[in-house]
Order: sequence, then C-alpha cells, then structure tokens
Amino acid sequence: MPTDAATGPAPGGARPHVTAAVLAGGIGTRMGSALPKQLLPLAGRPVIEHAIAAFCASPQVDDVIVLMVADRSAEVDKIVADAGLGTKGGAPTAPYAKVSAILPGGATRTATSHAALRALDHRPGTDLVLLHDAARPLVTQAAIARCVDALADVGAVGVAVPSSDTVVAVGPGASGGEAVRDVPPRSTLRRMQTPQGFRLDVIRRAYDLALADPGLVATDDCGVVLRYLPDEEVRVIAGEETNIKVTNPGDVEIAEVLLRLRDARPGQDGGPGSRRTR
Ligand SMILES: Nc1ccn([C@@H]2O[C@H](COP(=O)(O)OP(=O)(O)OP(=O)(O)O)[C@@H](O)[C@H]2O)c(=O)n1
Ligand SMILES: C[C@](O)(CO)[C@H](O)COP(=O)(O)O
Repeated sequence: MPTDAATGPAPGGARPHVTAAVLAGGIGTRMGSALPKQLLPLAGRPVIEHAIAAFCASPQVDDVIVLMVADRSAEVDKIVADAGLGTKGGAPTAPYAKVSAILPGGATRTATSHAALRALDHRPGTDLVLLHDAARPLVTQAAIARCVDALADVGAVGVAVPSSDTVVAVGPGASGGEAVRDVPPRSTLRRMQTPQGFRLDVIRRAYDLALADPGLVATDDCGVVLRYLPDEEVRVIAGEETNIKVTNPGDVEIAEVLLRLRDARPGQDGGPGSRRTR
C-alpha cells in the first residue's frame, strides 16, 4: 500500500491502521427468508463469511469488526471461529485471523454504521475505516485495495459502477401509478456500492452532525459525509458489476453463479478472500 502517501490519517507518516466494519444488522425483509440473508448459504458457506473473509485476506486491512443483528451474534461467533478468522482476545489463531469483535447492530443501516464508529471510540488506533455491507459477498481484493489507496488523497471514498440503463426520477402520475418526473443525464450517474472508506475523523464528524439532525435520512455513508461535510471531497472510484448486494429472492443464486465464474478464473480477485482461508 502507498503507506508514505497516507500521511493524512497517520501521524508521522506511519502506515495507517485500517479497520473494516462488516455491517450485518439487517433482517433481510425483501429476501423474505426465515434466516437473515447474511446467514444464507452461498457456495457452501454463509454469505457473511465471504464478506468477512475478503477483508481478513486483504493485506491492507488490520482488523475486522462485525455488527450483527443482536439476537444472532452467536451464529457469527461460530462462523468466525469455524473459519479461523477470529483473533480471540488479541492473538491471531490462523493466517488472516483478524475479526476482533462481533457487536450488535442498530435498528437501521445508518444506526449500524454509527454503532461501528462508536465501537472504534473504545479501540484507539484506527486511522481509516472501511464500511461494508455483509450482503455484498463478492467484494474483491482489488476494490478493497483501491479504497484504502484513495484514502491517501481524500477523506471519503466509495466504489461505484456506471448505469447501463437510463435512470429516471418518478412521482405520482395524473392518471394513477407512477410517472417520469426527470431524466438525469446518465453519464453523471453511478450506482454506489460498498466498501466505502473514510478517514476516521471525517466520518466521525459527519455522523456527529448527522445524528444531531432530526431529519436524517441516509442510504449510504458517503451520502452522510456529502450532506453534513459539504466541503469534504467524496471520491468515487471504480466498483465492479459483480459486487452485487444480495437483496431479493434469487440473488443468492446469481451470486453463486458469479462466484463460480470468478473461481474458474484464478487470479481474477487477486487474493484468497473468495476462498476458505483455512
Ligand atoms: N439495521 C440494519 C439494516 C441493514 N444493515 C446492513 O446493511 C446492509 C445493506 O442493507 P440491506 O440490503 O437493506 O439489508 P437488510 O436491511 O437486511 O434488508 P431489507 O432492507 O430487505 O430488510 C446489509 O448487509 C445489512 O445487514 C445493518 O447493518 N443494519
Ligand atoms: C450502501 C448501499 O449498499 C449502497 O448501494 C445501499 O444504499 C444500501 O441500501 P439498503 O437499502 O440498506 O440495502
């Protein structure tokens, strides 16, 4: 990693300490399955294990925390232990063992992001934080690396892909249903994904302001920085079409096909994150 360039977050030009927070506090209403979607099996292991393993495998990530639906954290404990990804009180038990805490998420994704930041208050040392949806199991080593690298230049970054469809804004139609209200120029539109990365002081300041706002509505963390710290550049970097968010019925099957295609082309992901680390 370009450690020397990342002098913004790490005093004295030292290599910044990067914490990844895997957000898994949702219950998967749209998926409609009995299990929260992050626990559904995908190519033989739970969706969330793929996401956690990817960050554990990144040489640029120092530790990983997981924010899980409160009453299901025992399941993540077991997943992490069985995969050899936990640090068990500080001492790594296996290569890539980086999960240092499994904590309760919040009532909304935004509340879960905030819970991750609060957890870091009690764990001094983090310079950069990567916030990632547990429901995006196909995140690649390359995307993680691009995020960390960008934080040498800016305080906030998110991966995104262009839209190949025309995207419209809608409103109520005069004859019922929805009608097109606006057609924003497609070349200016991107579909944001995760990971989204931040210098810790930047995302903390943004969330402090956001939480004081009774009108806070956010669907991602870059949006929180944009809205509450408008002078802060939020860089957009290349994401990957394959980095889907498992959201609706059928998405696990799509993810499984994408994973199989990726594993059939060794080297595509640039690291062992897509495979078992044991
Ligand atoms: N209270 C919440 C809600 C969501 N998430 C996480 O944010 C990511 C993206 O959210 P989404 O796809 O909306 O997940 P769910 O909230 O579980 O799904 P749904 O909206 O269909 O209920 C997921 O990894 C989800 O677990 C979270 O950490 N805490
Ligand atoms: C953060 C995100 O994945 C960016 O696309 C997305 O906004 C999460 O939305 P969700 O409704 O919580 O799935």
